[in-house]
Amino acid sequence: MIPSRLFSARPQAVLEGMGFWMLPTRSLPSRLLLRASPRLLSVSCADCTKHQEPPRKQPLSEKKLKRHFVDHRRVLVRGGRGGSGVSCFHSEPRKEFGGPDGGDGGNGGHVILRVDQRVKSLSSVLSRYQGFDGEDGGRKNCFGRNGAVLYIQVPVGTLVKEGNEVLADLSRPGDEFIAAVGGSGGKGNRFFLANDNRAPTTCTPGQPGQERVLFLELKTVAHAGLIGFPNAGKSSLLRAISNARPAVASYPFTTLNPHVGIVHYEDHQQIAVADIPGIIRGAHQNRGLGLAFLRHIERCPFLLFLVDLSVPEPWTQLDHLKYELEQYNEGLSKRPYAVVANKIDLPQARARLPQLQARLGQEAIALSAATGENLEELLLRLKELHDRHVATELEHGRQPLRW
Ligand SMILES: Nc1nc2c(ncn2[C@@H]2O[C@H](COP(=O)(O)OP(=O)(O)OP(=O)(O)O)[C@@H](O)[C@H]2O)c(=O)[nH]1
Ligand SMILES: [Mg+2]
Repeated sequence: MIPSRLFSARPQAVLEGMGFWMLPTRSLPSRLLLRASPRLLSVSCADCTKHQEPPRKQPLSEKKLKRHFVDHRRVLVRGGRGGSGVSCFHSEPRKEFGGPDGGDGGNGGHVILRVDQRVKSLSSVLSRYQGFDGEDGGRKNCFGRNGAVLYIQVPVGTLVKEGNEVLADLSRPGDEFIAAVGGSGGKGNRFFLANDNRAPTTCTPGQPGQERVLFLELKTVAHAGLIGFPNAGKSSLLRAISNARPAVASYPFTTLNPHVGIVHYEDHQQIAVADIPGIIRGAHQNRGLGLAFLRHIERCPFLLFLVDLSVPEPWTQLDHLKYELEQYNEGLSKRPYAVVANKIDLPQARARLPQLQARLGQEAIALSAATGENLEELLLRLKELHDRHVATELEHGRQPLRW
């Protein structure tokens, strides 16, 4: 809006007097007018500047969007209210006392959590949900319509808690959990018709829906978890072996959210690998990003420890990583694992390899995520670990994780 003070005499003359050229407003197409207005008003007058259009918000880049990853949420869910029953009597010409014909109210709609594979974080989950109410009953024994079910889409691996109690573990696509039950509909007076009461006037109101506060926690589901120090090359490796595109940069803690990449094999086997933020020494005392994000590898049946060969004494990394894992969850580091030594393309790194193998006392898969050298060995080992996991699960009568 142009301040009315400017328009007090002849608006066009005032603006022209200030050195602006202006078309008659009516002759301007609205498109032009919109585009021209901020420039016309961008005069040095302080009054005018505050009326400038606010700058448009830039769309977020993919990298920034990924930072909006949310892995826990507190949600208030309330089922829909049941519709009320109605009290009324049938009436038509020559049939004055037609009996009670008030219909029942419809039931309130449930609120249901449903796993959707396209949803990747809990960021789209709102803080409260109210289910749809049932319709009230009507005359002529008309029952009210039930409230529709309200679905909340959540990612695979969502844990539903109420207080400290775990209510559901939605770990498979299509899993559903009734978060709040809708209230039942009230009864119309027709329901109360009995031999000793031929003209009941009683009807009941609909019940309110269930209400509860749930805590949703996301635990990424994948076969293998990539564990390593910051800058070890975890994201680079995931990019090299899968179609995932996590950000890669030479500064620590480039990765702030877990990423899952799928490794495709020729026999159509798919193995999911999760890249999580880097762990540093003392992470269990909340150094670095702490250890809370390790919940994302809790469900990984096997691990890939990534050692950075470009730093001195790389063999100490494995002990530190295992120690931090144990601090978070006892027994986590004892899962089947493979050790991967990265950055073999660097000469000083290659020179450290024999010493690393000797110190670890076990085979380490030496490769370069940057050049793709020796990735096949890792892929074969990954498949081996996966096949062993499938066999163990089947042995115990459990269904192995399928992607
Ligand atoms: N020379 C060489 N550099 C590598 C290799 N792999 C990764 N890098 C470099 O190492 C740096 C860190 O790589 P990232 O993949 O971001 O490491 P990260 O482990 O995911 O790091 P965070 O996300 O911070 O934990 C980048 O500058 C990469 O280019 C490799 O095989 N050879
Ligand atoms: Mg990373």
